Amino acid sequence: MNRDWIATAETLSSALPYMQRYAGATVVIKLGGHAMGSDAGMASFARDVVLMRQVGMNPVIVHGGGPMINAMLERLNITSDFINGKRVTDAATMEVVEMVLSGLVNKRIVQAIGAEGGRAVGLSGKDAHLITCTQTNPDLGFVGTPTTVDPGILRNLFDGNTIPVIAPLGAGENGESFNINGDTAAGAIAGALKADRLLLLTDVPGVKDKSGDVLTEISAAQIHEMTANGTIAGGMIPKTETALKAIEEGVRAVVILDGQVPNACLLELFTDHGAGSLIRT
Ligand SMILES: Nc1ncnc2c1ncn2[C@@H]1O[C@H](COP(=O)(O)OP(=O)(O)O)[C@@H](O)[C@H]1O
Ligand SMILES: CC(=O)N[C@@H](CCC(=O)OP(=O)(O)O)C(=O)O
Repeated sequence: MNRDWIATAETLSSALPYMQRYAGATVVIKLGGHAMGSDAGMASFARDVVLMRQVGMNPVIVHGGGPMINAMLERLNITSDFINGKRVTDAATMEVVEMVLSGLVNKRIVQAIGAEGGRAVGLSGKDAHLITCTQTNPDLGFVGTPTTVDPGILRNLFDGNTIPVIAPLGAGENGESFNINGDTAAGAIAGALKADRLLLLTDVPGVKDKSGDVLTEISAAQIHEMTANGTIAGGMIPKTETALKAIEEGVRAVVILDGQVPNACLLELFTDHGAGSLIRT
């Protein structure tokens, strides 16, 4: 018997307990702009998500796209600043953010899932009252903090065997559009769904300590301490803030992991090797 065939059969068989554990589970996956590299990487991500759906899970994708927004702003000669990992968003910037996130980035993911044989629908937090926001802080302009999340549309999509792909935008009470940090939007959606898992896919293997070692599990107290002393900085701040809030809202566990690793989601869910940094109650 060919050794490769035996290894393949063993691999499939070893996934059975995990498939049973996660049958019917809701898993919210935040795909960060930095984790959305090559077309091959995107295809591998899409394949994992289609497999999750195929084995009876309810995957929900919430994406970022910061680097793609930066590239478009540069082409348009619009400068952009960040405060604690959040983009200062004036009216002109907001137009570009919406165009890039709901247009280019969202449809690239929808198409990749379609190409792997899955059914995906792209939407933003502005659709079907999914995310309502208030302004986070006047210094940030049109940056929103989710106040209400209505996940009804997501449940309809699950029932229709469809994978939601969500751009992190929200509607204001007065019809304004808000730019939401992708991690914040993913956390709010995971909280409203009481998701079994929230996976935050980024470009580093997890949360690193002062000496650069990845912490496989990290407590709320450690997060507070590492943020206060600057070890957690920049784009990692919204991720760890999101993780803590999501846990408070009833998400069972949050993992911050490297989305550039092939099959990152499958490795995390279907093996013992669980990757990245785990945050749980
Ligand atoms: N303690 C830390 N551990 C790991 N990464 C950190 C830490 N503090 C800051 N970072 C930075 O956070 C970045 C991830 O955030 P971000 O660039 O916003 O990613 P994404 O686009 O995937 O959401 C990492 O590339 C790293 O530069
Ligand atoms: C308010 C805010 O900062 N919004 C983000 C939305 C995109 C995002 O979060 O992208 P990543 O996940 O790739 O970083 C932005 O404008 O860049």
